[in-house]
Amino acid sequence: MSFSDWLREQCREEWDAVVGHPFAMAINSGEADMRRYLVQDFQFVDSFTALLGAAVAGADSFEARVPYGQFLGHVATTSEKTYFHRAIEALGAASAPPEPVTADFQALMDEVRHGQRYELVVAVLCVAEWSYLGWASRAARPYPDSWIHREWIELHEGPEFRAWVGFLRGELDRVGPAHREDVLDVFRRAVTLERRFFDMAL
Ligand SMILES: Cc1ncc(CN)c(N)n1
Repeated sequence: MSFSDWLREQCREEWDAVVGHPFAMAINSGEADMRRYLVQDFQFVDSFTALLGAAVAGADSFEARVPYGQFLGHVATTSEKTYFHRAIEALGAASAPPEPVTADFQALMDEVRHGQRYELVVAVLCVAEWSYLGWASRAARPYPDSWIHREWIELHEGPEFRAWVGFLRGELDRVGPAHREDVLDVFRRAVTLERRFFDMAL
C-alpha cells in the first residue's frame, strides 16, 4: 500500500463521507443549489492559490515545481477563474462573509503555507484534489445539462485532472513517510474540513 493510500485508510470513514456526500451527489445529478457553495468556494480558492505558490517555492526540484506552476496558471488565469465569475454572475449570488468552515479551511491553508513544510503543503493540496476527483468520478454520463454543474464536474474529472492528482499523490508518497505523524494530522484535518464544507453547502 502506498503512503497516500495508507493516509486515506486512516481517515476512511470521513473520506467516504466526503466523496459520497449528498451535496456532491446533488452536483453530479445537476440538482445542487450552487449559490452559497460557490460564493464560499471562491474564497477557499484564494487561499488555495496562495498554497500552490508555496508548493512552487517549497518543492525540491525543477521537475516538481513545474506541475504546480502549470496548475496555478490553470486555477488563477483560465478555466477555474472564469468559471467562478460566470457561475456566480449567472446565479445572481451575492457576496457573503466567510462561513466558519471557510475561515477554518483558510486558516489551515495559511498555517501550512506559513510553516513552509513542503510535505504538509502537499498533504492539504492532495486531500483537496484527490477528494474532489473522488466525488466527480462518481458522476454518471451524460453529465447534467446545467453548465454550472457540468463544468464543475469536468474541472475535477478527466485525464489532466487525474494526472494532477497522481502527481500530488506521488509527491506525498515521496516526501511524506519521513514525517508520518505530522502529515497524517494535517491530512485528517483537511478531510474533516472537506466534509464540513459540503455540510455547510447543503
Ligand atoms: C473546499 C474545496 N476543496 C477542494 C476543491 C478542489 N480544488 C475546491 N474547489 N473546494
